[in-house]
Amino acid sequence: MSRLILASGNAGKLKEFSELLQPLGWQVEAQSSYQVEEAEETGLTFVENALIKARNAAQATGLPALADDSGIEVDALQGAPGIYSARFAGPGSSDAENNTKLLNSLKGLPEAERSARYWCVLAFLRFAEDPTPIIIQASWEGRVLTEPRGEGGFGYDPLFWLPDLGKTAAELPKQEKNRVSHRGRASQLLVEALQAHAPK
Ligand SMILES: O=P(O)(O)OP(=O)(O)OP(=O)(O)OC[C@H]1O[C@@H](n2cnc3c(O)ncnc32)[C@H](O)[C@@H]1O
Ligand SMILES: [Mg+2]
Repeated sequence: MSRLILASGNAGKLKEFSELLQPLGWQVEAQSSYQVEEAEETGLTFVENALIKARNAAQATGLPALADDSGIEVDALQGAPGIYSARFAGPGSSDAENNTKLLNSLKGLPEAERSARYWCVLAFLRFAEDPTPIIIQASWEGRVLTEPRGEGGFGYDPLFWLPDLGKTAAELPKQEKNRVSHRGRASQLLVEALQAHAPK
């Protein structure tokens, strides 16, 4: 069975990927199982950071690696926190601290001006020096709510309102989030790309 290293230390992502990558029929393992040290995310784009993380894991393990660099882009904040979503409230900040900072940054802003989207960029490398990585980018439109709702998901999900569904991402059953989310869509496209590239 093909092995794939998931170059992420985010428990929420790892849980989602364990379902999303099932169609591959590969053995998917977190980089922590191989004592891979987390890479520094020094890029200025999601793509660069995803490549840095995937390359770091492929280098350390000698195995194919997949990284996800993702975040929330808020129009009223000119796209912030964007690639800095995980460290919005400072290095090592918790989801709760980041959510509080986001709410404070948008205090008093009317609903019409609270548009936002999640981005997910996936980078798949067959080996560390792979010159033709598979790169996928997908987004998910929503609004930033004025107070948290729901217990599911992770990160900004309790504030991420889906007008068409009448729920936050944290109120969606996990299968439904996986079907429609930025990560869900990106993973579907990745599976298709890997199946198309598979040796016949
Ligand atoms: O880099 P890795 O180790 O994968 O873990 P991370 O949490 O640092 O991940 P990122 O650098 O990609 O930062 C993404 C942040 O964007 C947020 N985010 C991404 N996808 C999300 C989702 O589906 N739901 C809620 N928040 C999400 C969340 O706060 C993440 O910490
Ligand atoms: Mg990170």
